[in-house]
Amino acid sequence: MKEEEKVQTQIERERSLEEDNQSYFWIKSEGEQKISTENLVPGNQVYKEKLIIKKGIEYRLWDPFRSKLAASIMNGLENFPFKNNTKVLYLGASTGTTVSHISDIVGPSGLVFAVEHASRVARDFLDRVATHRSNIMPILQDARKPKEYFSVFGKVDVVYVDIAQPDQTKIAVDNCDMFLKKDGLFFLVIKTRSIDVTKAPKRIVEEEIEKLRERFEILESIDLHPYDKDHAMVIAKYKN
Ligand SMILES: C[S@@+](CC[C@H](N)C(=O)[O-])C[C@H]1O[C@@H](n2cnc3c(N)ncnc32)[C@H](O)[C@@H]1O
Repeated sequence: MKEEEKVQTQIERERSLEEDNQSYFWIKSEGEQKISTENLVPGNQVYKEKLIIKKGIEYRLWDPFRSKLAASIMNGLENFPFKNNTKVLYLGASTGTTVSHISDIVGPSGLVFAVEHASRVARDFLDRVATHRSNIMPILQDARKPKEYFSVFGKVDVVYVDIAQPDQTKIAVDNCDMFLKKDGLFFLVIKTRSIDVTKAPKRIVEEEIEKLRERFEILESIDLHPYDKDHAMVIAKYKN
């Protein structure tokens, strides 16, 4: 393809992405509709996910059994604020499965500040994910100490929290207070067994939601079954 044609194709693709506000893609694979993101680093796999090339573009299948954000989409998530250019603060990056797909979506002009405190996990995340993707800013820190994330600048559009700690709702709110812009969206993964094994999971989710009501407008609460047992995703809008 000539250089001029390549540029034209790129412009047309960007325009159609903008019009559709499309940030993840449905792809038929093995007879089923699955979700995928366009690979920001073609040829690079993060967790042995399947790569599919369609019309010269490479997509990475996004496994809902490995990512709770993908599980939320499969279970009907309505609010999806991640798109080209979005700035995200992500707590609990782990080895980067979900972060890598968000990195695909926000693209080269977006940014993911990814916080992880376990150094062994963080090393793996750096080697396999962050070093290949310039839109990820890894932060090896405890999410309880947001004042010590020296590389985060300005406010972010989305705060995503998946740290599976009993006090994670408080940690999450403290992070939102420091970094989330007004009307920004907040994604909270609730692992009910990490909070209290003796209570019914539904009740725990309700209690965690109650803690948010004063400062957030609750938009959705999604049960992640069958992809994750006893997990819910709560999506809320920051009112402050
Ligand atoms: C359930 S895993 C996250 C999975 C990841 N979000 C994904 O979808 O690929 C939880 C992660 O949170 C990290 N974590 C737990 N407490 C933390 C804290 N206080 N600060 C930063 N990270 C923490 C753990 O080390 C672990 O890697």
